[in-house]
Amino acid sequence: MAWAPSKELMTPDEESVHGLTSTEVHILGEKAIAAKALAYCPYSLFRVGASLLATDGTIIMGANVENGSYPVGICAERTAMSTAVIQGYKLGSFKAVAVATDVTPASSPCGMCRQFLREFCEPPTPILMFDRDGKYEVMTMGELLPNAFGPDSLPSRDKMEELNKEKKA
Ligand SMILES: O=c1ccn([C@H]2C[C@H](O)[C@@H](CO)O2)c(=O)[nH]1
Ligand SMILES: [Zn+2]
Repeated sequence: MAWAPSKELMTPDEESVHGLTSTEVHILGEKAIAAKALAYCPYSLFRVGASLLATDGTIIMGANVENGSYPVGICAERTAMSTAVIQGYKLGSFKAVAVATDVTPASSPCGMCRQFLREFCEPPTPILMFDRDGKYEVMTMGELLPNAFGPDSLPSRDKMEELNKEKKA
């Protein structure tokens, strides 16, 4: 079915969802849905599109890419985020993430993607999940991955050396 804006998408520009304007939500949805068409998923036939909104206004897209050796395939969220990272975007660069699938209710990012996204998205970052009709649900990164092992969870190398020395002593 063609994508149509849901009621939430038609709110005036000033209104916001998790700090996003309705225009940003609209663009994130359009791009995640468009990215579904780029999926390579001959095995599952489960198309997933992802879009990332960077703080500079750029949108980065991704789609799932499967493999004949099934576990080798990669999810849409990780192709999008990897593409963004090699363009120079980093932790703090992302205003929001969106994913789109052909199912209802909306599908949410798998566990591996939650961890992967958390490396570059702070806990308040909204993650929009679009269903087959273009309606969306939104949860934050922190809600999807509470008490995460994030990039700040690793002590510095110096600190680790010190801790290891103490332990051996
Ligand atoms: O968060 C998810 C979950 C699944 N998939 C892909 C992986 C595989 O190609 C297909 C079926 O699991 O959907 C994603 O892209 N993102
Ligand atoms: Zn995934």
